[in-house]
Amino acid sequence: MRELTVDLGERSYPIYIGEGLLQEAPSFFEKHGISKKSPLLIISDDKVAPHYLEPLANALSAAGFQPSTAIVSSGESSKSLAVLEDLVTHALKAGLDRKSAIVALGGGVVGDLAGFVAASYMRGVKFIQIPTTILAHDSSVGGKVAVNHPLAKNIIGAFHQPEMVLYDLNTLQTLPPRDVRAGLSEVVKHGFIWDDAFVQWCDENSERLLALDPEALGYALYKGCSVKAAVVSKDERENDLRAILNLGHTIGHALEAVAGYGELLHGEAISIGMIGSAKLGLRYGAPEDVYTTTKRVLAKCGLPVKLPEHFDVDAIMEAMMHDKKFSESTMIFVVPTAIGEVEIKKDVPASWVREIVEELKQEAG
Ligand SMILES: NC(=O)c1ccc[n+]([C@@H]2O[C@H](COP(=O)([O-])OP(=O)(O)OC[C@H]3O[C@@H](n4cnc5c(N)ncnc54)[C@H](O)[C@@H]3O)[C@@H](O)[C@H]2O)c1
Ligand SMILES: O=C(O)C(=O)C[C@@H](O)[C@H](O)[C@H](O)COP(=O)(O)O
Ligand SMILES: [Zn+2]
Repeated sequence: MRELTVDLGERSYPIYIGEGLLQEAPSFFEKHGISKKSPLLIISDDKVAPHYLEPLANALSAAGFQPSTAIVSSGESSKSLAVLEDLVTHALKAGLDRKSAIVALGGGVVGDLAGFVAASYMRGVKFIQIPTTILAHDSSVGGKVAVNHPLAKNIIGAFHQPEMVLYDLNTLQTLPPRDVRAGLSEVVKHGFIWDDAFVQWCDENSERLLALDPEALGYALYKGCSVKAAVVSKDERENDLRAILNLGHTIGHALEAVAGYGELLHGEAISIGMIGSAKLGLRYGAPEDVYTTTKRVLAKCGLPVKLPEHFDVDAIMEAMMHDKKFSESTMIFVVPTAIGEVEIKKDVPASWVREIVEELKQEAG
C-alpha cells in the first residue's frame, strides 16, 4: 500500500492507495474515528453498486457501524440539485445526525455529489472518499464538491475535505474501456502541469495503462495523486496556484455544458480542452513540441483531440463566460509554456480563443 498526505494543518488527511483496501474499510474507519453510534450513508451509483456496495456495507455492519445506502443513476446528470434533494431526504429518513459520515463509493460524479451532500447536510458532516475510477484519483482529492447547473458546470458547490481517501485499485478492473481512457486524461494533465518526466513515462506506458496493468496503474495514480496533493496543500481554496489544476477545463467544461452533460465524458472534454490550451501556448511562444507532445500522449491514451463538427462555436464561447476563473471581464486560461510547466494567463483575447475553438474542429485525429 502507498500512502500520501494532503497537508492542510488540522484538516490534513491521508490518501491510501493499494489492492484489496475495500475489505479493510472497517479498520480504516475505526482508525479515523468514524462513529459507530450514528448512522453512516454510503452513496453509490447503479453501475458501481452491483460490484462493490454490498461487500462494503456488510463489512461495515459486521464491524458495528450502521451503514445505510443510496444508489443514484450513473452519469453526469446525477450531479443535480434534484438528486441532491433526494439524497438529503434519504439522509433524514436514515436518521443521520451531526456525528454521521457520508461515504462516496464511485467515480467523480458520486464523489462530487456525495461530497456536496456532506458539505451541506446539517451545515457539514464527515465525508469519506472511496474512489472507483481512474479519473477519481483527481476528484477524490482536494475537497472540491459540487453539482451542475444547466448553464454551468460545478457552479453550485463548496470546499469540503474528506477524512480520508481509500483507493482500492482492484475496483478499477471492472471499469468500462471508455471510462479507462477518460480517466487517463486527468492523469496526463497532472504530468503536463507539474512533471515532465511523468509526461514521458505516460508517453512510454500508455498501452500498459489502457490494459489496466496493476503495477503501471498503481504508479500512475500515485504520481497523479502526489501532484494533486502537493498543489492543494499549497493553495486549498484556489487563490492562485490551484488554478493550474484547471488546465484544459475552460474549454472542456464549456463543451460538457453545451452538450447537455451527456455526450462527452469529463475526461474526453478535458482532452480536447488541453489541445486547445496547448494551441494557446503556441501563441504565447511555447515550443512546438509542447503542442505535439500533448496531442501525441492524449491520442495514445485513446482520447479525442478534435472537436466534433456539430458543436456550436458561439454556444461554447457563451458557456466559457460562466467559467469560475472568469472575472473582471477577462478570460483566464492555464497555458503550457514547456512540458511539465504552465502559466496562468489573464486577459487572453477572446478572438484567439474563438479561433482556437474553430481550429479544434479541423485537428487531424
Ligand atoms: N472534485 C474534483 O476535483 C474533480 C476533479 C476531476 C473531475 N471531477 C468530476 O468528476 C466527474 C467525472 O468522474 P468519472 O470520470 O469518475 O465519472 P463517473 O463517476 O460518472 O464514472 C464513470 C462511469 O464509470 C462507472 N463506474 C465507476 N466506477 C466503476 C467501476 N469500478 N466498475 C465499473 N463501472 C464503474 C460509473 O457508473 C460511470 O458510468 C465529473 O463530474 C467531473 O466534473 C471532479
Ligand atoms: O481540483 C481542482 O482544483 C481542479 O481544477 C481539478 C479538476 O480536474 C476538476 O475537474 C474540478 O472539479 C474543476 O473545478 P472547477 O472549480 O473548475 O469547477
Ligand atoms: Zn477535471
